Amino acid sequence: MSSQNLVTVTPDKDNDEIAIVTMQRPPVNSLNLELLQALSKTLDELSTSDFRAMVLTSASPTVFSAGLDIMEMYKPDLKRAEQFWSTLQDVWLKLFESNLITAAAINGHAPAGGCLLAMSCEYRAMVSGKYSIGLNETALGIVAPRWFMDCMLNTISQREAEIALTTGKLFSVEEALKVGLIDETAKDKEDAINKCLGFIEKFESIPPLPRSMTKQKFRANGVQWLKANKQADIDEFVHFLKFPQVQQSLEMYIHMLKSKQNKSE
Ligand SMILES: CC/C=C\C/C=C\C/C=C\C/C=C/C(=O)SCCNC(=O)CCNC(=O)[C@H](O)C(C)(C)COP(=O)(O)OP(=O)(O)OC[C@H]1O[C@@H](n2cnc3c(N)ncnc32)[C@H](O)[C@@H]1OP(=O)(O)O
Repeated sequence: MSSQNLVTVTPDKDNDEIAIVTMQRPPVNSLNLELLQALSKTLDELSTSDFRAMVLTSASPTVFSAGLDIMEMYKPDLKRAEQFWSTLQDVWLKLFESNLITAAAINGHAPAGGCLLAMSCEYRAMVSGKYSIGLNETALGIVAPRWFMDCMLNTISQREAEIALTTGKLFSVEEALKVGLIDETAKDKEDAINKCLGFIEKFESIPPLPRSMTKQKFRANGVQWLKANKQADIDEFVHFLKFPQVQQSLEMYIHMLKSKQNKSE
């Protein structure tokens, strides 16, 4: 699949100022370089379009996004790893600071980088079911970067965030609702999108510029840190990937994912 098809943008059927942005990298929308590049390009295009709002969702029936593609971190080509991390930073900055009203219709699992994308939006409706969402990096033997943490702190309390991150917690849908990691539950993807549209409607009579400037001021802290430390953050990521213990943890995690599959056959 060409990178162009990894993300689709379609106007909402009832309101052509709202973009439905769909990630479609089977099987689980894991965020590899190409999907991140497609998201980055999409966010650029949306920022100069007539769309005033977007709903981020996924084409998978059970997974919003499985987070970063682990294969980008396991025994990586270091030049590509730099580009990968830099593109992830860009996607986060563009989504978190977007002038558009942003909402996530979370139609399935959203671990780690998947949770980051959802948290970067202003509103989250998640489909009920046996899905999970959270920053589970420590469970993989890796550390969520500071700006992942800042993003979570923009969403839930510091105490909940610290416990969740140190324990690598993946929240059930009910738990996520209780701590405020999601705003609403939904019965299916269509319902989740409708709930996001309901949130977007609240801004019908609010002028866009003061709205987006207010949002950006609320979000300035985490953003300023990353903008000031972009290269250092890339260097730290690449350095981290060189640790044998990190590679070993990733290898074990990949084996675990594969054996999980064998067990259910
Ligand atoms: C400056 C910073 C300095 C230092 C920090 C350094 C490092 C920190 C870096 C980054 C932070 C990391 C962020 C992340 O996002 S890491 C990824 C975390 N993701 C996960 O833990 C999710 C793993 N996946 C799952 O749990 C399940 O797949 C899921 C519940 C999403 C769906 O389950 P389902 O049963 O529907 O599918 P599976 O059979 O499990 O998977 C199908 C297929 O896809 C492969 N797969 C799954 N997830 C990933 C992934 N994240 N990356 C790559 N591949 C993935 C899985 O192995 C199966 O493959 P195959 O066997 O070939 O079919």
